[in-house]
Amino acid sequence: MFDQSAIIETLDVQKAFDAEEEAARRIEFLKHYLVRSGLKHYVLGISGGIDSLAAGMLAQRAVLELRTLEYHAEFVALRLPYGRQADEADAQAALAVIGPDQLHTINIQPATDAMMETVADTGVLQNGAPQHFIAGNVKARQRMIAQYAIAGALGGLVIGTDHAAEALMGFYTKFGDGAADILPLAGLNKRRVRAIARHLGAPENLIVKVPTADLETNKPLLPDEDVYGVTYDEIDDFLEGKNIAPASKERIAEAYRKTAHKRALPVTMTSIRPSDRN
Ligand SMILES: Nc1ncnc2c1ncn2[C@@H]1O[C@H](COP(=O)(O)OP(=O)(O)OC[C@H]2O[C@@H]([n+]3cccc(C(=O)O)c3)[C@H](O)[C@@H]2O)[C@@H](O)[C@H]1O
Ligand SMILES: Nc1ncnc2c1ncn2[C@@H]1O[C@H](COP(=O)(O)OP(=O)(O)OP(=O)(O)O)[C@@H](O)[C@H]1O
Ligand SMILES: [Mg+2]
Repeated sequence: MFDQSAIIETLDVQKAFDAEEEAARRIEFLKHYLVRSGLKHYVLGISGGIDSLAAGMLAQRAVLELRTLEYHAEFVALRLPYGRQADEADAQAALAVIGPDQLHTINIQPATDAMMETVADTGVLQNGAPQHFIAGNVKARQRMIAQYAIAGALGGLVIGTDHAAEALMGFYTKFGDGAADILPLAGLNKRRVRAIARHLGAPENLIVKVPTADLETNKPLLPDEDVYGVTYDEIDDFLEGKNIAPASKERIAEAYRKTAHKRALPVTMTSIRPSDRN
């Protein structure tokens, strides 16, 4: 059954929202968990989009505050382009605002292309397989590999940028950008992510920028909303418990149902409900 209130509760979207309070609460969370882990680095890819800008700003604030408490933590920003990306200038502007302690660039193109060529050798990409879409998920997973390699080398935690709007739609690559150690934006819809970034002083052009996964080489900067068939405003309204157009609600219901497996641990004989066992 598709129950709006139950989904809002599951995705932990709060009724009340105050950007200043939420930013502070999430910075505290990042500080607390890093100290508790005993590690000293947060690692995150900065794309040029608003989610990684907001998460990066929260993380950099968190480590700066920890350093005033004599806990020598650092935020490590990663640029992870596939070759040269169309909105590189936005990524550079985001980095300028965040001011990360460390910045490293890893071009994911050679690893992605090598993997796709080897997969193509099996023959499975013939007969109309959506090659650019499949390669897009490989890109997201190469970014995950790069972030975990850096986190492993430095002794750090990987930050993920998943939030309630993306979680609702299951709009991320399973074990790609969906893989992370900590999610400081969890429970926020998109407009609340933007509000937190605005509160922290992000530039307005990046705050209102059209969200894009930018994964398919043949469709650079493809807006997420074109894929969803619903707008972020509708998704955000839904997550705030408001009524939206029935057709939009239907699309959301379908996406939520189809992507249930992404919000759960891998299925086992005991985790699956008896009614789903066929
Ligand atoms: N019922 C089920 N139970 C358990 N597992 C199931 C399953 N159905 C599929 N699966 C598994 O899941 C796989 C499909 O999931 P997945 O590999 O994620 O692939 P998929 O969901 O098909 O594609 C990912 C989508 O997320 C978007 N995305 C990705 C990355 C970043 C962003 C962004 O906003 O930045 C957006 C991307 O544009 C695309 O539309 C299948 O190949 C299969 O292995
Ligand atoms: N080119 C890239 N370089 C570095 N990290 C990237 C890149 N593309 C994606 N990522 C990582 O994957 C995450 C998921 O991408 P996603 O598009 O959902 O977020 P975003 O780009 O930060 O914001 P928006 O959704 O508004 O485009 C990003 O937040 C970022 O951490
Ligand atoms: Mg993006």
